[in-house]
Amino acid sequence: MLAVRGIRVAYPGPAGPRVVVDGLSLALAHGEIGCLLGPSGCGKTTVLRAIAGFEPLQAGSILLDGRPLSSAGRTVPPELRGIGMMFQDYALFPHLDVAANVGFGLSRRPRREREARVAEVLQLVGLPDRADAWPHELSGGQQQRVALARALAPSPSLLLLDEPFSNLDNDTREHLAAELRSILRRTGTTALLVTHDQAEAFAMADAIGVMDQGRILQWADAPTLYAHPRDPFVAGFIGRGCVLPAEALGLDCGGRVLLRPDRLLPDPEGRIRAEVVAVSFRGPGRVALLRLAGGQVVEADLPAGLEQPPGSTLALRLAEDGLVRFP
Ligand SMILES: Nc1ncnc2c1ncn2[C@@H]1O[C@H](COP(=O)(O)OP(=O)(O)OP(=O)(O)O)[C@@H](O)[C@H]1O
Repeated sequence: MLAVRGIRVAYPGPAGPRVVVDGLSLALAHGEIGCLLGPSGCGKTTVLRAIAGFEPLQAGSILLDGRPLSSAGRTVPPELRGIGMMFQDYALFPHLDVAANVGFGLSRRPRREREARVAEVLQLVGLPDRADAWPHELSGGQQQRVALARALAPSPSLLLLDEPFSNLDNDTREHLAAELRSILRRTGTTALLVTHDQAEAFAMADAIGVMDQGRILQWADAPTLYAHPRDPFVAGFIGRGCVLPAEALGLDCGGRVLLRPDRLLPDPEGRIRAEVVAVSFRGPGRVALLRLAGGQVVEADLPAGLEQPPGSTLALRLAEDGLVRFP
């Protein structure tokens, strides 16, 4: 449905154009929810802006339902793309009430039809009784829902969401992410989300592209990214854990391995020795910060009942099944 093929986007800079997205490809099927996840500045927003039609392409192409939208030298204007957007600064119009905000993109429809659609999407986002409220009377989370209703009202064939929950506290955020997923599912909306927050990506997306420096390093579902990261950057970015030289864990296979905190098991017979640096409670369990013989500091989950004060030495063994190795 959405096909992004080998796109390159550059911004003008003092020393000439600076390429910030290069050779990036992705595809979304109808009703699929995709996510671009990556550190600040890796180019996520630029990809969304290119899909929305705000940034021209230097190379590659963007197609929606087979219709070419962008290629080098050709950019269909944003308003003719049929794409909905909900960006970080989702600002509602302060001088319009909720109904008028939500109906903003429907001005060409007959009044009756517009009112019915506004009522329908407000119902969908859980605010059926707030049509007459003013934006300043709503909480941050409610304003976010109104912004979502506004983006969904024209039934866009694709919805782009850029850090849609960045202004909200953690609880509201997680709650809304799960709710947004269910709304998108119910309406069969295809969506592409951008975030640097892994929990948000996991809660929302069918497929996640982990980005670094303008490229997608891996495009897969969350369990695959966690269990089979293809690249040390993806391994370090997804889930807890770190990438270490294999020899630091007493392995003679060479290269590096991904160590998750649940892979190091306290065992009196174990051959790995580590100094306990600190132990912290991470409800429901506890996590120990350990210094290995080679000086690397790693995390390990501690089983209930094991008392291991800082400064003590712990014997451990490595659970090698499913261990991810890198050259
Ligand atoms: N209009 C612009 N002009 C010049 N450089 C820009 C412009 N917009 C973004 N950049 C640069 O392009 C790179 C990618 O920016 P982009 O906003 O796409 O990254 P991001 O991954 O979305 O980051 P964040 O999570 O911080 O929003 C950054 O180095 C940024 O400074």
